[in-house]
Amino acid sequence: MTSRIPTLDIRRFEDPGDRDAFVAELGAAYREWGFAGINGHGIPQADIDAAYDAFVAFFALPEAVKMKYHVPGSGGARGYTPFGVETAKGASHFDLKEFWHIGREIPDDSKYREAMPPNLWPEEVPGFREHGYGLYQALDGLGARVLSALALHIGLPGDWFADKTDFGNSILRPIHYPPITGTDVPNERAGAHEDINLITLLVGASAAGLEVRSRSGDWVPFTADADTIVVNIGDMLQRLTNHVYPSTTHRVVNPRGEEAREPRYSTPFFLHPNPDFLIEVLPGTVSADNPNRYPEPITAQGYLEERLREIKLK
Ligand SMILES: O=C(O)CCC(=O)C(=O)O
Ligand SMILES: [Fe+2]
Repeated sequence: MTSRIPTLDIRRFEDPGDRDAFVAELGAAYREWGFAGINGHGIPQADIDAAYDAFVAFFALPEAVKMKYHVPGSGGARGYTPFGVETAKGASHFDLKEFWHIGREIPDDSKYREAMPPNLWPEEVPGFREHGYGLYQALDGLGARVLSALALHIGLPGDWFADKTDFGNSILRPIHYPPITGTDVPNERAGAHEDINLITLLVGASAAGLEVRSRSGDWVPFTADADTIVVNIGDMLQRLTNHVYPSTTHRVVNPRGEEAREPRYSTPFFLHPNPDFLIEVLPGTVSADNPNRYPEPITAQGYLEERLREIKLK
């Protein structure tokens, strides 16, 4: 297998002559790394930049203003979560970040309303809602294409995920890692962790720092090109596929020297299934070599709540 995390052009998936080869290469990349870069995705750079401008403007607001959008006791599901809260599972120091959560817009009478509360929007930042939700929808669409390829690779119909993610409890999370001013801080920008959801699409990590743990246990830096979206497998898809698709451990390390005084911005989109989707190991992923690791199914919502408590968001 390759010693580098592959980047693939997703336009190949829509090319009838190249589709099978694309699915095979993408599937192999995910089996090995749980990560891949995706380019040729068609999301205009201007739209990504407009969203980032709004996110940067929000994080630059005074803390007292940002705290108007913090909802204590809500698990940070919507709005602002300040610096010093989220702590990677099993870590003794909190992560060095603040972030905002945008969720799916659904009608108030939806059966999913309890699991998916209305969004908050910062009135101080014009364009935050328009560009932020535009990016949410664009990444939701791109994620559906990646899931379709991942389904085909393991023998499912290409549309298998469509009716299981159409009301997915997905979250767009603009993150700000402020400059690190002290020396010898024991905290990391983001401690080693796995993502909870099906897949994560990470757009425009503006500076180096993301590292991915290889099968042999090495930390491999993965800083994608500007036109590339990093897409990784989360724990829900790992569980559903009985670890055929691994949810790979990753972290964001603190830069050394003067670079630590620079802030870092990044925006993951955590693509979740519908809250009532039952995560039950796919029979096609169970074999004599790989017996069912999760005989007990669990709903996506039940699983999410369990995991949010572990990272101190609930
Ligand atoms: O900031 C990044 O590049 C990655 C963030 C991340 O892994 C996460 O928020 O789950
Ligand atoms: Fe992550």
